[in-house]
Amino acid sequence: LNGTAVTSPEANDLEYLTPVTIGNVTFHLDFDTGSADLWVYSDELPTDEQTGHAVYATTDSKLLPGSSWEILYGDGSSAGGDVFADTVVVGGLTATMQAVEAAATLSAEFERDAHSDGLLGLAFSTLNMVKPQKQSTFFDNVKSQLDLPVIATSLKHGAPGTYDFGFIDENKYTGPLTYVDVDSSRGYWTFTADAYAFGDDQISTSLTGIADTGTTLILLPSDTVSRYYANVSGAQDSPLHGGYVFPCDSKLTPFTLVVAGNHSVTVPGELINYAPVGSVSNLCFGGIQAASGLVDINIFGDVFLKSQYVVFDAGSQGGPRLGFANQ
Ligand SMILES: CCNC(=O)c1c(-c2ccccc2)csc1NC(=O)CNCCc1c[nH]c2ccccc12
Repeated sequence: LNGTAVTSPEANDLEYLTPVTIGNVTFHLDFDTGSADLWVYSDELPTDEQTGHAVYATTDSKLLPGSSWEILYGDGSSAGGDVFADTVVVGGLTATMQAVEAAATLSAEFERDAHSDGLLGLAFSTLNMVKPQKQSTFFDNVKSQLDLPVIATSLKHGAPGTYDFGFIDENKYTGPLTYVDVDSSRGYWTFTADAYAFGDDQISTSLTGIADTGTTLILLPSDTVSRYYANVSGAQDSPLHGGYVFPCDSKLTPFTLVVAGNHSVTVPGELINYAPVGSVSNLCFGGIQAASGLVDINIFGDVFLKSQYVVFDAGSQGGPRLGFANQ
């Protein structure tokens, strides 16, 4: 049995929300290949933080006794609470004993996020934050039902896309799928590009990062990012806006990763113009930004993934790997 779920972008493609039925309630969750916890807004949150969200009714649910969870994301946001076992359905696929992490506390970033009802982690289960015992992701729980142990993402700019579970849909991409090995030792979908380029400016340094549907932008080392925006006239690193901004009519250079020897994965310049910074100025915020000091990995987030049909292959032919094709 395979499945497909439709995912819809919030304003400015900030995140993509996908309907998930837990028990008999439908939640709109942010599918996140950069984390491994399925957590939802719950009745254990302060009432004002529940407003406007689908809420998990913990009083009617089967508690996992003695279990709790706490996640701190690199951007400083956090969430935590206790854990239940429930039936979770995504795109027609059912996990009967899925660990559902009920949020009892949420940081300000999540409280401000008026549309998401939580996250569904699709990284490796080694990254799960439940204690005393790590729990399996939805993907791990349904993997045995699937024809292939794969998730294939088709995220789009300003339009609905899909998460395919168990199969690769030839109708969703053009040209060949190029595969690159994944190092899952840190729990992420980590891969290494042999080189990269900003337009015709070839940089023959390798670049290691994670394919992360839960992060909006492309986050790279600050010297790399300043080199990219050196090509964009009028670009500046603005503390006021929290990163690089430029005139909205700028022509942005494409960002290319060279993977598997000689295959180019290119993000067109248009997708690197993330969004206007506000209604009055003609400044736009860049889709490539510097990762804050803490992070020691590069993050190929939605801005990168939007240009590709991406196959997250957990091991259909050996080790984990990522497949890229133009869409
Ligand atoms: C900006 C969000 N991304 C990260 O913090 C992150 C980092 C990371 C680490 C240090 C500094 C910056 C980023 C490494 S892997 C990684 N990826 C994830 O953690 C993926 N999950 C993000 C979930 C998430 C965090 N804040 C949100 C706000 C709205 C919707 C979703 C979220």
